[in-house]
Amino acid sequence: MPAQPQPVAGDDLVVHVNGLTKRFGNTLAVDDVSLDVHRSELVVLLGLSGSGKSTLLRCLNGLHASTSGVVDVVGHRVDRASRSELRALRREVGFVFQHFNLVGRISCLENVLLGGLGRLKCARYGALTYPKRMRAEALEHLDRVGLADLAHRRADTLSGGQQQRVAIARTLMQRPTVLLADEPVASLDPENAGVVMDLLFQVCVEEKLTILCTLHQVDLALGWAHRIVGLRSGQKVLDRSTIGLTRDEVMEVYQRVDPDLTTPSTTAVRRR
Ligand SMILES: Nc1ncnc2c1ncn2[C@@H]1O[C@H](COP(=O)(O)OP(=O)(O)OP(=O)(O)O)[C@@H](O)[C@H]1O
Repeated sequence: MPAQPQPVAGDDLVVHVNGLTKRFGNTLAVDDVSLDVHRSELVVLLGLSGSGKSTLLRCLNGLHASTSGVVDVVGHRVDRASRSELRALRREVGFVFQHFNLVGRISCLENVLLGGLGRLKCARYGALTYPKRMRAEALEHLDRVGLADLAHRRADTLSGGQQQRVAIARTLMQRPTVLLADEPVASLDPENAGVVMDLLFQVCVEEKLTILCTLHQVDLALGWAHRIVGLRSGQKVLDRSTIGLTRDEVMEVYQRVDPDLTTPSTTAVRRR
């Protein structure tokens, strides 16, 4: 049996990273980064392409093995976890991808049910083969993301924004403690990007989920994140609450104050 997760220092500390370094051959992707993230906190990682955002996220759920440093997520020491410990960790850590990763030929409901597979002993084929209580739970999650009426539609007939909302419902079905989102709005138009960020913010606050999300849109980060972490060449160069943080201060992560550098959002509205 995998070891039971132990609380990390402080009850609501969910992610603790200390001196994390990740190299790919000669490339230093993440350079001595330390970061603590608490329960119900939405942290956005910003930085130029290649600054190490995705690599940092992937080190948090063991998709990339770290080169050195401590990575503690929900009490699991990811940096030295065995395969069975990584499996246990991944049940608690949901991942939302840029391209949604839904199974296109099956219904939205069945896609959401896939998020609960970790709780079952064997694979299921078809929504009706899942226990009734799980189908009810999956429908609740679809309702939560505003798509209950599309539960029985094939996933590949939905728009990009709708598919990302189904992907979020699937992750909620997993009942995670931490949600990692790698550019979840990069394939969406500004309006849908705002809808998805709003949803992530809601589940963060209402479900007390800890969310780390990479973005390229400074305005969305300022609008929805509790905190912004900026990376440059793998190093952490900014770590600030968004309260009182200005756009120009964030743009320093990119080493220039140039509004054309990032994709502007017409719908970003500061929520707090
Ligand atoms: N699997 C890999 N093998 C080799 N090098 C890699 C690998 N993954 C990432 N890198 C390198 O690590 C560095 C950081 O990449 P990463 O994808 O983390 O950046 P990023 O900030 O997420 O970029 P983007 O915003 O374009 O997604 C880059 O130089 C990249 O080429």
